Amino acid sequence: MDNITPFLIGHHDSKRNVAISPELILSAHSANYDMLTFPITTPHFHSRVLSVLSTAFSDASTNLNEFSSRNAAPVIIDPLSPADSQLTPDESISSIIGTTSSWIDLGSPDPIIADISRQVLRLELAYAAFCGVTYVIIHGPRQNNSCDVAAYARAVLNGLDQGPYMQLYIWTDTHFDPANIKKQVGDLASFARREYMLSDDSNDGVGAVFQAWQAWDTIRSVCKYSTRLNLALSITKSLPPLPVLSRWYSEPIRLLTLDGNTFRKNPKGYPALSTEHQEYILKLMRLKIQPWLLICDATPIKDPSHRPGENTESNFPSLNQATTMPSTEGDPHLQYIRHLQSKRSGMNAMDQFGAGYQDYLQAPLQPLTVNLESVTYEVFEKDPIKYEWYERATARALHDWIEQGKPTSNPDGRVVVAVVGAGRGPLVSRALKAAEDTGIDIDMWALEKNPNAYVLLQRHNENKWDQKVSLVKSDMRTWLGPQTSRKLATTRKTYNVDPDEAEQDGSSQAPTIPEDQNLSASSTLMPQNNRYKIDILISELLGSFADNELSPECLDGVQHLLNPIHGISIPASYTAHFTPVAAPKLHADISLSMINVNPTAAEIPYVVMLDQIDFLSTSTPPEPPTTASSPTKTKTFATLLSKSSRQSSGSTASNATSKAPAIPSTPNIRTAWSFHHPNHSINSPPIANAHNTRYCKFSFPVAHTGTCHGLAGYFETVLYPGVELSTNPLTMEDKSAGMISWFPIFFPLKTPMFLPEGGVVDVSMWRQTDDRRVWYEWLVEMYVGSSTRRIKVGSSELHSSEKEACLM
Ligand SMILES: C[S@@+](CC[C@H](N)C(=O)[O-])C[C@H]1O[C@@H](n2cnc3c(N)ncnc32)[C@H](O)[C@@H]1O
Repeated sequence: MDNITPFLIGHHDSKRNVAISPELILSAHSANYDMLTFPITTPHFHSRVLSVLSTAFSDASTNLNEFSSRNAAPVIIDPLSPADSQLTPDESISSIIGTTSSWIDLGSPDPIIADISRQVLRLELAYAAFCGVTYVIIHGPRQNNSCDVAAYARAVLNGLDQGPYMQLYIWTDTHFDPANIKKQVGDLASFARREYMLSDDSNDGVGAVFQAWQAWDTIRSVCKYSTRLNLALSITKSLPPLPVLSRWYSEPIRLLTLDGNTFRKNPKGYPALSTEHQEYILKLMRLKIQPWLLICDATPIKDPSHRPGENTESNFPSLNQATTMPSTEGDPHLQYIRHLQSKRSGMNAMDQFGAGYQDYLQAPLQPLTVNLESVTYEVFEKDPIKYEWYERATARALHDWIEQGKPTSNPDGRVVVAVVGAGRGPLVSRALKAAEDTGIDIDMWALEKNPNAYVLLQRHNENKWDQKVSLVKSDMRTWLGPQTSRKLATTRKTYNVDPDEAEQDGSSQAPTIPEDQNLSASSTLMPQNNRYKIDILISELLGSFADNELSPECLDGVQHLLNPIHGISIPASYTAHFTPVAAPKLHADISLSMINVNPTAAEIPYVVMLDQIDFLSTSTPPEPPTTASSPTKTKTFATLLSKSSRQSSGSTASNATSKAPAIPSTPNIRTAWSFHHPNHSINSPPIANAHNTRYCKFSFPVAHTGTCHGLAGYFETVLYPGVELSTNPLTMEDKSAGMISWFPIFFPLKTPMFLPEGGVVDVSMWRQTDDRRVWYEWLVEMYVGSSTRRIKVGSSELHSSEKEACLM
């Protein structure tokens, strides 16, 4: 197994009522916990607040009507006294996560309750910050329709100001489930006056599974995606449907909490988790920022102030308690989680290659205008698939060339192969290998414009390639083509056919080429000024969105050197693909930090190894027949689900269960446009570039409510018929599983767009050029209603990367 970070596990006891001390911390550590939670205030403070509230409600002099305007604050909670908190700024502080009071209700519809709750939160956060507590948990908004989530969010925004270094965790369940509601004594929510409550406070089934996420979405939007506001996600006993789990995956989960009752008992009576729980937790524990785990209200930590023999509840449990207590030393819940840690599987090639790069935004390479460093080439060259597939494509092209009896451009009968943009030469080595394996003589050329890489090409030619390669240092668009100093034969020795063999066959020409084509081929291909054409032109100029590194423009500029009748380009074609995604982390990175360095940061496409994203438009494939035994698409999708590309399912709240639905749905990824080479409809080299503009518009149905932060882009390429590469999550496994060279591309939205359930997102996309530069433009619009009557409910502005256009 590879080296993966150990889990950091904390202990939470919602009724912790022992003094905080270095001994308590030691006791937690010796129980093998890394940290523990501690309430910021005491029951004394709780009683004090309750009595202020009761006085306010009973005191006729309090003008409660003032509250109906929701502006006044006549009920004041006095600052904390020593009896109100056990915290003190000492060495214990760094080992605890502070918890604010669970009995406040920041989103209460009753203005007095909401106001008192805000004051409590402010006092608690301010004191915790003063003591040096870095991490604080705030209980999430109540999951009922009366809850004023906007007011809750506003209070949290205020809370962020209480401690500039403090990280706040909003503690929320994955979904609303009445079974998870815990009644508590002295809960301020229970004192809310009836006139402020909605008559129907209940949740309906379907929308409710996204209600907790929707509340979180409001909170972080109000708090402007603050990086100090994160999630403590409670993994409940019943798991929500896959779309909900997939949505949470995209969010900044820093704490995963597991209640004692989330665990089942295994046959030996020890706590264990269902397979679905294990899988989801292990998936979250592989996030780039590994969340901490909190085991809540399971096994208490030994109270260091109790001496053995003393008559305490833990020393003398009731009979009932005794039956549920572990028979061995140690906390069995913790032992189970430590055991789960050892079940983590190793990383696959892509995980290893991308480790640390998840969701890290990078400017796309511009190899045309910028000369790449050797390490960049070195990274490409680690790909276990790309070069293998190029070799396969070249071998097939060579084989077909000979089999179809095509005339070669070099009159000596060798097939002329040129790698344009050869870099440090890996495709040259592969082409030579393909020729050797197929037993076909080739005339090998390699061109590169990067003068530094060219040094290595010369060295390889000497040491590795036996001087078999003709090297050219040039931009491919200004190259005049292969040339020889030898006098070229005027009679063509074609088709790579050994003349002796041909004579024995009774033919000197392969029969498959029609006569007229042969004639024209012979005249067009006759060398001029000792220059001749290329038969197979190999290039790798593709970017994450296929054409974004200007492969079309470069190949158009060299196409005139290609054998005009039979010339083959590897790649033969490529397509760009995209889909709308939720990517809160990427939005936060762009809008909070990158924009400060580059004002156009929200209008640039980025290369990024997408990980914490959620596909917003998905559909469920029809259920496969149960008898099918061959690997079906569904199987591929299911495989994808377990990898970094996540899918969702169409199930509803009614089947919220610990069993994940069997058929995951797949993202709707649409093909934006394509390019083909050679392109016989253009003059080469072309004088203008208008033929390389593109436009497309697609509608994406949205099954579940969500927030769109941008578009995820991918590409597919046909190197040679039957040999394809793909980064498209729908086809990558089938076409080029294990390929690591390209991360996807991300087109951001300046302002996130809320997508209502059942709506349709229209995305328009352009590839633009002014004959000197190339850039992209994109626009996202949101519609609801039926196909006959669409109502527009939102639109992004037109985004354009023109200011950061790629120079041709
Ligand atoms: C993505 S790298 C691929 C390098 C190498 N073929 C490989 O697969 O590892 C593209 C290479 O093409 C070169 N290149 C890009 N545009 C070019 C042009 N117009 N003329 C010549 N070389 C070009 C770059 O310098 C770079 O070395």
